[in-house]
Amino acid sequence: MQSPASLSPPRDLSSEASFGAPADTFSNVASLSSTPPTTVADDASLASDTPKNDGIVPIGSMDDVTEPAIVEEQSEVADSIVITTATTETFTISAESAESPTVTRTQTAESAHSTPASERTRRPRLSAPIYNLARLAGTAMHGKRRTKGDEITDRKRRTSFSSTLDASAEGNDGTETTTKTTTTPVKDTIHASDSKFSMRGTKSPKSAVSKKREEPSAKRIATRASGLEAETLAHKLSSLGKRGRKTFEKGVTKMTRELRRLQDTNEFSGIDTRPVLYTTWVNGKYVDPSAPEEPPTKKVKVQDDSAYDVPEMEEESIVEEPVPKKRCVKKWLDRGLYAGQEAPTDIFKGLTAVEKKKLAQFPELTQITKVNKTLPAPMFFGLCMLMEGRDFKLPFDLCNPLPPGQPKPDEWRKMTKNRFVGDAAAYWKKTPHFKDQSKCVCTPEDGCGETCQNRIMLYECDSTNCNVGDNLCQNRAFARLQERTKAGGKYRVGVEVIKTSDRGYGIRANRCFQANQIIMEYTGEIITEEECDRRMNEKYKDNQCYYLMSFDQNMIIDATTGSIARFVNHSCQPNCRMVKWIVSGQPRMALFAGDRDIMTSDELTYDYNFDPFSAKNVQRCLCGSSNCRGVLGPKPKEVKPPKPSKEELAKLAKGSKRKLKEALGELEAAEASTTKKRKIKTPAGIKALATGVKRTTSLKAATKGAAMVIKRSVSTISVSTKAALGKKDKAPAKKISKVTKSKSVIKSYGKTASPTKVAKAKHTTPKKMPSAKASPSITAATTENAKTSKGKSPKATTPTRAGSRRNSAVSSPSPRKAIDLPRIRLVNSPRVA
Ligand SMILES: C[S@@+](CC[C@H](N)C(=O)[O-])C[C@H]1O[C@@H](n2cnc3c(N)ncnc32)[C@H](O)[C@@H]1O
Repeated sequence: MQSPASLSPPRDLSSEASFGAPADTFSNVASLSSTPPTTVADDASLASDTPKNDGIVPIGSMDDVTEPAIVEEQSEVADSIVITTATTETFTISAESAESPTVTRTQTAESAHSTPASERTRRPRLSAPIYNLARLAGTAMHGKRRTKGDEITDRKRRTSFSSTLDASAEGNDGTETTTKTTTTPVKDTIHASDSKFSMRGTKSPKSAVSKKREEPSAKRIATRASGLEAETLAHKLSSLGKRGRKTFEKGVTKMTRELRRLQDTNEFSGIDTRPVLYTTWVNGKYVDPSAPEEPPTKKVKVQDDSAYDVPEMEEESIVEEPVPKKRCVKKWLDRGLYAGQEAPTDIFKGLTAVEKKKLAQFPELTQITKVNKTLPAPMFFGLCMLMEGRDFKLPFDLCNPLPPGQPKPDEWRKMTKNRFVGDAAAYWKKTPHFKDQSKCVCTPEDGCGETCQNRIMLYECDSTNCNVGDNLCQNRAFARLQERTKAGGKYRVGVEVIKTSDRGYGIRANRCFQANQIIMEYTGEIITEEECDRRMNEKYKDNQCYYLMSFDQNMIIDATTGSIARFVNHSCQPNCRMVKWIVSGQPRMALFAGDRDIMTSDELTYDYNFDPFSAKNVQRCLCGSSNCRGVLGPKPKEVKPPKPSKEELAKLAKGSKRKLKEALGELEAAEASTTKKRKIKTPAGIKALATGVKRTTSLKAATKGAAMVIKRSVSTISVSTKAALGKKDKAPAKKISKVTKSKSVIKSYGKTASPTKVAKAKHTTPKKMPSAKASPSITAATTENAKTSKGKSPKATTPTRAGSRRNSAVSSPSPRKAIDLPRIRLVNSPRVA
């Protein structure tokens, strides 16, 4: 009897059967199957008459097997035939085993040892795998074993409990077996256990065998020869359930040797030896290989590789060396390509009839007669483009700034807006013409052109005094300048500092400017005369150059901290003019282009009108123009303009008091020009000097008591020669001279402690009505010892702020040299008060 303890739990048994079997278990099984032998040993094995199941250990009693366990094991059977086999083996208990009640495969082997040695070593029985593997391998039809007397029925029978047990009972000669034959088929057992598993569809081995028996024995044909598609192992596996597959795979691991044999076959490996059909798809379309070839298109010809074979080879052979990148230097043109070209007298010349007809429709184009100096646009070829109405691009850059690295002036603090310092603001507000406002009466057609009263009186139009509006008004130069330079950039600014060879620093244009166009504003600190005096004596006493310009209302612009305009040099044939305007009630000074257009790279100059009230203060001019006066002196006398008629005066009186006053001032200046006698008086002090303007003529006499005359003065004061400051013994210290001159008031600053002279001059130049084109007259008091042009004294070098001095080879009767004395330049324009 088998002790219950000998029965391991079904699962354990099952597990043990599955994993504890020797590795050759399946080999043996396979040999029992119809797998063709591949070795001699197998042949011998196959030749043995002893059926494989002879070696099966006698089955033990199944009485003790609890029904649930059986059912469970049968459930496994339903899932996997391999499990069935294991279960069968599990419950195969030999007689010896009964005596030594241990139910393991090991003991089964021991039992085998107890059998006669002649007996073949019993191997564990496996039923279902044999069958399945044979079929799965596609070799079930080979049937070699059958030809050698192997009984298929036996093998098939082993797939059930009954058959297995029966076979064990029958075949077990040497062992006593307590066998309880389980006659109930697996299928029935499962049904009895009310298991969810269904054996429906599973072929009963018995029925299969009987079916085979019923079938007429057909001639066996090799699988390959028959042309039937061998079922692959994978195919078989795929037909199993999930659990079955798992279990089967476990079993497969035990069947390594047999599987190795099977792996030799293509069927097992899943290699499909059928020819593979390849299809060709081009651009998403199926290409029928049987279809006739289409004639080659041009594209195909282009893609012919042969044409590019050589270049490709060459490319490969070329070793690319890193080429050092050349720095792209931007090339600037100095002048416009078409600048300066004269417009043709006959603009229709050379045009076709059609073009002439078309051009006639554009009268504005036919009136091109001016020389194109400013805009370098193509004039004549551009005509066609203009007629066509096409836009065109200029073929070069208009801006030509200097390369970086230019010498820059030091000790210059830039300031782009005027700033009232000290009492200057309050002083300015007290002046009568601060409240004086002009109002233009222009029409939109006029656009505040030449006839605009504001323009004539040097008032800039704005929203408060313009009758036209911002869009059409052309008298807003300062506003336009601000718009232009606000964004910055060299072109918008348009000017830059240069270092001249003989005149210190200067200013050049790096772009073109149209005639009368505003270029830049002269800005600085607006100071009173007292402040100017204090600075000269204290702050600038060691300076080589002063940048002081008489401005308005006896005030002075100190451009020591100021705009770049302070570097503009003098020329006797200037291309610019410095003009003072009233903008929003404030006086402002700006440099405007002259009557000629200014080209890129031109140096900007204006006439200082530097009037050396004393021949001793003359400084040599180095402007180099053809009409150079030789010295930084005043302009030559101008022709006296006719007196304004009463009607004109009345008309001006309607405009504003200021206009009238200025007109009268002009008149008085014209009258005063007749008196050319220069008087030099000693001023009371430097304040009197800075004031610089003394009413010398009765305005009543000139204008029948209408108004006083104010000489609007614009003065630049440049005091140089630091050395002069140290030679007090030679130079009269702080000499102030007042010279009465026919042209303007001249002030002279010396370095002596007490001023001695104040040069005073009357305006001799009959002042025309102020206009944007009017440049201020310039008078100057220069160094006392400056040599006149007639003198034979050697060149005197005046040191500049930058350390270089210009030759001052101006002959002078004075023994003093220009280097010893400061220079004072006053740029004066008539001023009405
Ligand atoms: C207001 S500064 C102009 C800037 C000055 N060149 C500088 O380097 O600062 C005026 C001085 O420039 C020099 N200068 C200007 N124009 C000149 C000219 N045409 N000939 C000789 N010297 C001139 C004179 O020394 C003059 O006193």
